[in-house]
Amino acid sequence: MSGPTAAAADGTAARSRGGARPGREALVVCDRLVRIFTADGVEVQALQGLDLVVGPGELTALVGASGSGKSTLLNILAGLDTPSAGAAEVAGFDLVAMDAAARLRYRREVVGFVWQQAARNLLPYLTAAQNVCLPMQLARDRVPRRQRAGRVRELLELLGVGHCHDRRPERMSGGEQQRVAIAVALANSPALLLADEPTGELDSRSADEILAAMRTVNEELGTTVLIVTHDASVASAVRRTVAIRDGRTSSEVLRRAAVDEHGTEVVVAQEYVTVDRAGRLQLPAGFAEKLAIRNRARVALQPDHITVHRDDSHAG
Ligand SMILES: Nc1ncnc2c1ncn2[C@@H]1O[C@H](COP(=O)(O)OP(=O)(O)OP(=O)(O)O)[C@@H](O)[C@H]1O
Repeated sequence: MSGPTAAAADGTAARSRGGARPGREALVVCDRLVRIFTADGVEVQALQGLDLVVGPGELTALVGASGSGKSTLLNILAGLDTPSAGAAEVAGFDLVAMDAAARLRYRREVVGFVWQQAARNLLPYLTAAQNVCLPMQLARDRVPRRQRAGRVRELLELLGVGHCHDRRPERMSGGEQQRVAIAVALANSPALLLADEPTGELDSRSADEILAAMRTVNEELGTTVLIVTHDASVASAVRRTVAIRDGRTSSEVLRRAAVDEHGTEVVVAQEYVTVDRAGRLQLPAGFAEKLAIRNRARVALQPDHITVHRDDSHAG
């Protein structure tokens, strides 16, 4: 396939993979994604059958230990790398099968990327405005020429860096550089914004500003945002946090606002585990450790839930 299919455009491809919730088609569908690297004759399975579905308009954090496969996943979703096996689809683009022309279009128009190193996101000899305009020039017909200057201004204002319009990166703080980088990533109105540790090099105040900027983008432009982070404050401030363990999605936390018995607004967090097509699930590491569950667990089906107990078959 060289671009979005008709089936994917009306959501049937995503639906047939069992991903999207009714009335809300998936934007990102990863199905049993595998990525194997070979270095010096040694194979590393960075992704080992990863499943992930993200709906349009979601703001999601991806967390996990170092080496768990987060950057590998992001590089595949960015169209910079291809999986060894499995399926990955974003906005109807088949990331496994797309040809070079579709890949270029995908990277220019469908996905935006913000890296951890501020310096990697911006060209040092261009001003903020020129940096933001560059992707529009490269995509040619995406934003008409006469609308570009206005769009540059709007994006810089939206991200709170309108004052950096004529400045080169060397005259901006790290936080300002990252907010300009988000504007660059948004230049061609991508459906999906990916950020790999965007707050990794920043102090906590600048990190909060970046998170606020991501939220603004998500709420005001409706862009779907996926952030890889080690920063617990970022992970706990978004509605959905997905944990990756050993190259698979293992568990996730969903947060929603609720009103408690005193009428106070509170955030309720609920933990979920991923269940793959074969019915496999990983217990959250903390749960299994706390109850010393290893190798085998005793399960029982209840009318509306399943219980999981430590294996006590040796006792007595
Ligand atoms: N190009 C590569 N060649 C060989 N091995 C690789 C390559 N890229 C990643 N890996 C390996 O794949 C595994 C997953 O790496 P990845 O960078 O995706 O992890 P991560 O979760 O992003 O880690 P971190 O949080 O440290 O950035 C690691 O074992 C890593 O060493």
